[in-house]
This record gives sequence, C-alpha cells and structure tokens, in this order.
Amino acid sequence: MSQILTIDRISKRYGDVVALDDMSFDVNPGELFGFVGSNGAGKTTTMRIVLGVLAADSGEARLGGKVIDLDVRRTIGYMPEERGLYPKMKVGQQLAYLAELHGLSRTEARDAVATWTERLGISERLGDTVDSLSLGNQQRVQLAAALVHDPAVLVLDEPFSGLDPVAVDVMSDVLVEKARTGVPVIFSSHQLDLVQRLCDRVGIIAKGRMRALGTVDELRSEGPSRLRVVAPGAPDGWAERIGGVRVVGHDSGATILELDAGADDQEVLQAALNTGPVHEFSAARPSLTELFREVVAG
Ligand SMILES: Nc1ncnc2c1ncn2[C@@H]1O[C@H](COP(=O)(O)OP(=O)(O)OP(=O)(O)O)[C@@H](O)[C@H]1O
Repeated sequence: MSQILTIDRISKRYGDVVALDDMSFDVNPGELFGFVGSNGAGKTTTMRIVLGVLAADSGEARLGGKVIDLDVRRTIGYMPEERGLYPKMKVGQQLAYLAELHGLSRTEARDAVATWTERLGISERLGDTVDSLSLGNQQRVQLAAALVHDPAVLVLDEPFSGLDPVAVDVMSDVLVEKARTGVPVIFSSHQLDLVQRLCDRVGIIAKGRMRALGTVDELRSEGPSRLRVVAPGAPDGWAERIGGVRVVGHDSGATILELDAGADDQEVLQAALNTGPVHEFSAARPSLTELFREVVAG
C-alpha cells in the first residue's frame, strides 16, 4: 500500500551544534524527492532519524501517519552514506540474508536477489565477496540491499556519488521505476543537474532548516524575472542604461539580464534592436545549481 512519508518538525542537536532546526516536509507516494544542501546541512541526520537509528530531540517521522517504530522500520529500504555491507561476505549470501532479515521466506529471498542483481548488472558477482568489488559495484550491491525486501519507502543517502555515467543511468532508472510503483523515494545528492532532471520535487536545506521546497519548475520560476538576449552587434554596457535592468551574467554569447518588478521587457527588446540584429530574446530561468547558491548564501 502506498504511504506518505512525513518529517514533522524535527530538531536535533549534537552538543552545541544545531544539526536540525524544526525540519518539516512530506514525500508523497510515487514521488521521487531530491534532498539537497551543503556539507553539514543536516541531510544524513534527517535520514538517520527517519530510519530510527538516531533519536530526534523533538518532532517525529511517520510513514502513512504511523510513527516509525521497529516494525515500520523493517519496511524501509535504506542506503546509508557510510554504506553498510559485510566486506568478507559473498554478495548473493549477503543479499539473501538481508532479505530474510526483513521477513522474506528463503525462496522469496532467492528470487528477489536474482531479480535485483540482474536488474542492477551485478548478477555475475553473486559469488564474490563485497570487498573484492569496485566501489561502484559495491554501491550497486548496496542499492540491491535496499530493494530486495520490496520496501514501502526508499531512503538513500548520496546513492549517486562516485558512480560512472552508465551506473548513474541504471541507478536513475531503478529509482524512477520504484517511485512509479507508488513508493515514496527520497535521496540526497550534490549532483544538482541529476536532481533537476530526475526529481518530482526538491527540498533545499541550509543549516538544518528547509529553505526552499517545490517542483523544480516552481522553484525555478520564483524570484526575479530574467531575460536571455543574443544581440551580436551590441556594444558593452548596452543594457545598463535601461531602467530597472541589471546584467547578471554572460553565457555562450548571450547577455543574461535581471528585471526589477515593473520593468518592461519590450523596452529591453527595443534597446537590443537599436544595436542591430537580435538573434535570441527569451525568458531565462535559473538552474537548480544557481538557485542552490542563492538559497545557501541567503
Ligand atoms: N555524531 C555527530 N557528532 C557531532 N556532530 C555531528 C555528528 N553527526 C553530524 N554532526 C554535525 O551535524 C551537522 C549536520 O550533519 P549531517 O551529516 O547531517 O549533514 P549532511 O547534510 O549529511 O552533510 P554532507 O553533505 O557533508 O554529508 C553538521 O554540523 C555535522 O558536523
């Protein structure tokens, strides 16, 4: 059954360090949620609290409205940042053991291991010990470990870090596919282009607080309006004489302008045409990376 994951007003301190300060958000059934923030912003702490391996000082995490206790925790697929496999155990044995630990019968566990190792391209490694695998393949095994028990929610701490482009594609496909079955999927990442491309919604956190939350489109359309203008014959400084308009960047021959509320884009177009031909004149929206820089700096 599809269930919503709720992080409800969680706060957590480590001594004097405030790791989470009233953190709240939901991950809906069937949603791929990107959890982003600078180093030390509080992503791992949030995920550990969801898993119940760390206690919150206040607030709570719920799945389908039920506080996450030991029973609920068994239904979560988790990929910890520090990874958590037994290095000397064989891949197949280890995955089957983890599946059985989460309540699958021996036969179900064997079938699930075969399915996921095949899907993740590691079926030829079943008889190898984990420590004999490359780091990327260890990561695929770690994802298989999070998936073998058919989890009701997936919580993944930096699942893409260190993967080659092919492995990134495999991981992306699996996460999207899993979300589309109705499972809430949350993952943290510093690869914002990937988050922008994959996620239904994104939460940007800074210093333990949620600072921006929404679909990538919603976040990108907030803030001042920007124009992208390509006017090859325009002299330097052509746009700076227009009221309420600032040059905020240049990109492959284009000038990026930011307009104050009420500034007239047609006046900008006219000013550009006055310099000669205009090859491009369009609304420019900030990338997730630019938004992230603004949110974290603000
Ligand atoms: N066991 C701990 N003891 C003391 N402080 C801690 C501990 N774990 C985390 N912290 C602090 O809590 C804050 C949040 O850390 P957390 O690991 O949750 O951040 P993060 O967003 O996952 O960072 P990263 O992107 O670097 O993995 C940081 O200031 C960190 O130094």
